[in-house]
Amino acid sequence: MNFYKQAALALDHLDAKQGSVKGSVAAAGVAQGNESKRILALVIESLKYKPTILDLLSSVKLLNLEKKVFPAKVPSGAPTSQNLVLVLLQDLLFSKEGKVQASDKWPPKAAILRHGTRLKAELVKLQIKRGLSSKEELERSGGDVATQIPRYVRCNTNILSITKFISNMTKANPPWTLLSTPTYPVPARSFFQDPHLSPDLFALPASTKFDKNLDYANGGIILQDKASCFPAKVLMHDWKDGEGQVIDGTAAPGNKTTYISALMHNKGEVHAFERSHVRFKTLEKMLERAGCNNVKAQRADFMESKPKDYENVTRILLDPSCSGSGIVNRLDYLLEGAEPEDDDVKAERLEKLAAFQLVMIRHAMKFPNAKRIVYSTCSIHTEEDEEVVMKALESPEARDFGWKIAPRSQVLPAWERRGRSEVTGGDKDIAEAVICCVPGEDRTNGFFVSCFVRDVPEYQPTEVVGRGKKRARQMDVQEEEAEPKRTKVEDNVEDMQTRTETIEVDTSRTAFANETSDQTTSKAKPKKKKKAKKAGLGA
Ligand SMILES: C[S@@+](CC[C@H](N)C(=O)[O-])C[C@H]1O[C@@H](n2cnc3c(N)ncnc32)[C@H](O)[C@@H]1O
Repeated sequence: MNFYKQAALALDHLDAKQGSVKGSVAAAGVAQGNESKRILALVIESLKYKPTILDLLSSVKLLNLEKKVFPAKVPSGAPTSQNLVLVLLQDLLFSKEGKVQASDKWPPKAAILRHGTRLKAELVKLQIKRGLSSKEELERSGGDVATQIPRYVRCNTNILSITKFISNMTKANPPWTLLSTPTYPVPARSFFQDPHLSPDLFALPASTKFDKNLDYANGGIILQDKASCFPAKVLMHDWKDGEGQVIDGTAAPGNKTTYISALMHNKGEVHAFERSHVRFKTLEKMLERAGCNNVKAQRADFMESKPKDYENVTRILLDPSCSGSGIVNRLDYLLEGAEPEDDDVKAERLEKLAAFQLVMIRHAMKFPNAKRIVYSTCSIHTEEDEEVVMKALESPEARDFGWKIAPRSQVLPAWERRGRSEVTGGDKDIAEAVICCVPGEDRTNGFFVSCFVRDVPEYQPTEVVGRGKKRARQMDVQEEEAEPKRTKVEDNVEDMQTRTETIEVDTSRTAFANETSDQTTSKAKPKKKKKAKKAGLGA
């Protein structure tokens, strides 16, 4: 199928369902690789000029004039005529080449060209009417919320020291200025250490591009939203090398796993689980790129892991699939005007997600030597946030194994926005103990972080075998008694977002349903460290 038809199908998908721009390209069945990047670019450009093109179509009634080529009813599997016209006109009127890149014999191209002169004349009229000096100014402008969020850059200390990163920036040509105090919006060519996640997280102007940055290419820096750094930071609170091992139960694409790895100084062992086949590959790539020597990745379902096989694990991160309602996609403004999701559908979806999130936490609570579990979402819905935490605290696992909520003092106490006490049944301590982020307002995406803790005797590798086994046996009994029947929810839920910004075109909505269940294990093969060269950010 040609590339215009695929782009038009992605637009049809966006019109039919709410979803992300990138996700719709994947959902339209577009193969990965350069072709998908080209189609994504066309979809984005078409959305930018959609209002203008629709205005043009109200003057030049192309769909009526060329009914045979652009019928109102199209055969199944074909894109709608309106969206096909949209992508064709985008290329004809706004692309650098100024032409439709298809054979002249292709009927849709021929039909468009029959009206080319008139369309161009109407476009000039529209531009003059709006008092604009170029047709490019007809593009929709960016969303306010997204522009309030700085471009966050995490220095990946597995590869690049913080001192070296700063020096690469300040010696770049033209140089960047390191500010000593946070300033918003971040001034051009300036950067500073984030006040909550210093020393390794930096804030840069929102529009900063990284395609030509060598530290980025070498894995020395990772583009990661500030809020998405919180879970690893909270998990590794007071970590001492040699304490034990760590599990990341829901790891791909690997932003948090790579941060955990760095916070462990690339020592010890992190077990990273990822169930999706496609996303597991992304995870492997990211671990390799980030030079993680201490991560053992498994293509496996965390729910099928046996707690007694992980006696050395003391900390677990769970950042499971969620609605992604907190994500402020830099492309979201392009979807303004889309039909909102039906309330009942939304409630049902949230209920299913929350049920899945809860069983994941309850499973994590069974690990014999675990003493710290971080649960996070990039959702702003209480159903997936505080409500899940309350249910987890009331669960038999929490009661039997002594899990409670970690106090604020251990959960980034300096972060001001805490939980919603109306959801915690008025329990202010629980509300204070968790973190919320409001998209844009907090200069982050929307996010939620909670942490469960319990006292377990200090883990001793030599002694623990007996004690751990005993505890594991007790837990097996609990598992049979307490675990709710696992629904198929997780298998059907799409991962509603991808929080990696390191892969510019990603498969953010991987459907789990079609995956096979074979499991693979791989120890990340760290690539040889390349010398970081001067940062020449292209912003
Ligand atoms: C929100 S994403 C995780 C993002 C990741 N923590 C990061 O920061 O890059 C959730 C991931 O969990 C995976 N997942 C969901 N259920 C799982 C399960 N039961 N076992 C393993 N992985 C699972 C999904 O495929 C998805 O890749």
